[in-house]
Amino acid sequence: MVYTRLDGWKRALSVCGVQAELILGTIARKDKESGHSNACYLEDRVSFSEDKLMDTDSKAVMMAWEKPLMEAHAKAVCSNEGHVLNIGFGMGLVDTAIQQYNPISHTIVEAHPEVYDRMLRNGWGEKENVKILFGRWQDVLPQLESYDGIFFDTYGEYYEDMREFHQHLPKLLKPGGIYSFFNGLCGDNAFFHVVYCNLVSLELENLGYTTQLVPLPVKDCLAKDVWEGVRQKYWQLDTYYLPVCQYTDEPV
Ligand SMILES: C[S@@+](CC[C@H](N)C(=O)[O-])C[C@H]1O[C@@H](n2cnc3c(N)ncnc32)[C@H](O)[C@@H]1O
Repeated sequence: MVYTRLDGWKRALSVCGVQAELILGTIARKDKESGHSNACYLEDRVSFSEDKLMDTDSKAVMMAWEKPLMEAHAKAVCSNEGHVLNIGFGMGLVDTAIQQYNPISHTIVEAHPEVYDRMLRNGWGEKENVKILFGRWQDVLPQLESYDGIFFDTYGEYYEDMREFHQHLPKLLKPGGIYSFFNGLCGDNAFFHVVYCNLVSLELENLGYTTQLVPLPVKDCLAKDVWEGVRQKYWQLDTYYLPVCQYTDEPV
């Protein structure tokens, strides 16, 4: 087998990624000993405006500039039609886009009481094909079924939590189903973002899933004043890599 310089880089990145993950994982596990990752966020107030949803720390839970990304995620997870699951309602951008595809069933899991109240006030509880499960995904797992498309986008959780969610994919995702997640991992640092993209792909590969990272330019989504009043610019890169994950029978 001939190894190219790119292979070398990929291997080096994977090693860095695993090391970083081990450190971050240890920190996350330590934090978790005193309760779940985002307990404070879920107990605090949130505030809604037209272009963002904020926590009490002035950090953005969700922002309207992500709308084109959410539309692309919806398109990916609805490509098989059928039954769709979304974890994390936020501003409802991805769910609004999912509804355009008229899925047979559309299950939404949301854990924040104010976000949940707002969903109900906006009529999400009355949509025929929508089922809302109020609670943390970790707590409503026994009520979940299996789906043709799944999207995962929570707030205030760690990589460790998403990784835990991935362990449930074999039960939650139907054969041939599509899984995607908000790929904001280290979205403020180009190097570590690549590390995380590689790491998550490798971990999904270990579970039998292929991950295609579809590049989407996002520079034009980010107007100059978009971060005004927001404490943390959680995304600072020009390209978003939209993950499209599928189970494969082939050895990967
Ligand atoms: C980034 S927002 C989701 C944005 C959404 N994709 C959209 O298109 O507007 C994250 C959402 O996940 C919810 N959330 C956080 N932790 C959760 C958990 N463990 N289970 C379910 N929902 C959670 C938050 O309350 C928040 O509404």
